[in-house]
Amino acid sequence: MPALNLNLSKLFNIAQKEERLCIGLMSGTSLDGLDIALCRFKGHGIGTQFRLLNFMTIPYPDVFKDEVKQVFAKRNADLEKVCLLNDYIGGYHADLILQALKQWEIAPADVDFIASHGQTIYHAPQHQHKQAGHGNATLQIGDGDHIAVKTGIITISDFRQKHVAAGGEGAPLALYGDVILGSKTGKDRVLLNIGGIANLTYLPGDGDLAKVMSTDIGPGNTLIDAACRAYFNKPFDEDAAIALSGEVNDVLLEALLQHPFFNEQLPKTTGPELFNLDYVADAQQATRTLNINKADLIATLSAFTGRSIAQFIGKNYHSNRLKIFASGGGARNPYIRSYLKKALPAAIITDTDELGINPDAKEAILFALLGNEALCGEPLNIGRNPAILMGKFSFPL
Ligand SMILES: Nc1ncnc2c1ncn2[C@@H]1O[C@H](COP(=O)(O)OP(=O)(O)OP(=O)(O)O)[C@@H](O)[C@H]1O
Ligand SMILES: CC(=O)N[C@H]1[C@@H]2OC[C@@H](O2)[C@@H](O)[C@@H]1O[C@H](C)C(=O)O
Repeated sequence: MPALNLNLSKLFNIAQKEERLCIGLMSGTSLDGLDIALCRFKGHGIGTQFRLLNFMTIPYPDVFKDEVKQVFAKRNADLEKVCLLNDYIGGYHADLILQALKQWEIAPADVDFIASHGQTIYHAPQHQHKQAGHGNATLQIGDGDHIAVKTGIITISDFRQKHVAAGGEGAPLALYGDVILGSKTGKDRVLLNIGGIANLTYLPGDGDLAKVMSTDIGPGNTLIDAACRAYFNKPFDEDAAIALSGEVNDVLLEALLQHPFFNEQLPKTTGPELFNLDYVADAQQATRTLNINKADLIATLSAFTGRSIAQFIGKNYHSNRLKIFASGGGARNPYIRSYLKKALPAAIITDTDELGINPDAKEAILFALLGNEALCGEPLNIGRNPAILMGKFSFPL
């Protein structure tokens, strides 16, 4: 009998199963916590049947956030810290998964696989770093082997590298899931995620996968959060209380909208490496608005998010009664929400709830789905994106 790594036969059996129980993990650019989605999948590709069985976000303690922030989106980071955090985050995420499973009364042995995004610590598309001889690059840490060994569950991780290797920017990956979970023949749809960064997927009503477009748009909550931390000692502007108490400074708003990123070719990606408080300070300096009051600054940054999203959708998708399905924490920000409603009066704006996708869980579900595809899917040709299956396999033993 030929020798066989038992992990491979286990993997083969999972891929052959009628249904798979799995966990999708997302730790986003907002660094608010770990999103854990327990999902069941039947089949793969366009015919995938999916159920979200349970979901929780476990907030990160400040001490963890402070550690990650030492290296997050920093050009001059301490390499030793990066090395330590790669292992630490893997082990820490494993602990949080075990905690969630205990609460849900699910035995780890019953989970077929974990699909982990990890923590992006640097995102460097070529159009942003502009270094000759270097292409697109992105780095997520929180190693999958640590998750697999600690939980005893096969783990699929590091999804973005394949996208870069195959010619993409490593993001957005949402479209691969949006096409499977969100397409509906006869209706043009936009799936808009407002996380730290805002991105969207356009799904044409004629179901033509060649016309699907997915791209980052610009800042979501990242600048609002950073300014709330810096000036109000708050992690975010809950229910837009601060923005609603301030007034938009139009001169500053126009200056913020001038970055060449907004005119880059689609699809494109970005992150807090570009949209950060230095970017805001430069725009304030140039417009002599450094002294505006801080509530006006938060209102202006909230309007910046609303305006850049509305401009993008208005320019690219004219279809009357376009339906926009929002998700991500920014979808709960009433200032951004009403800004979009006013700026896009012909569009219908609702939440991904209507598609049966919990808006807070959407990205964690996406990675679970990408894991399911990695196990038993086939590469799909979607828009200008590489037709690939993504993710690396880690085994407990
Ligand atoms: N009630 C609320 N009012 C205003 N803002 C909110 C509210 N709830 C959440 N948010 C915003 O949503 C953010 C978290 O969003 P989310 O979890 O979607 O981000 P993420 O997944 O880290 O981002 P990304 O998708 O860019 O990686 C918070 O930091 C906050 O700015
Ligand atoms: C490099 C990276 O982590 N990018 C994230 C980030 O958060 C939102 C936006 O920027 C998006 O491009 C991406 O995440 C989602 C899940 C995606 O790939 O679709």
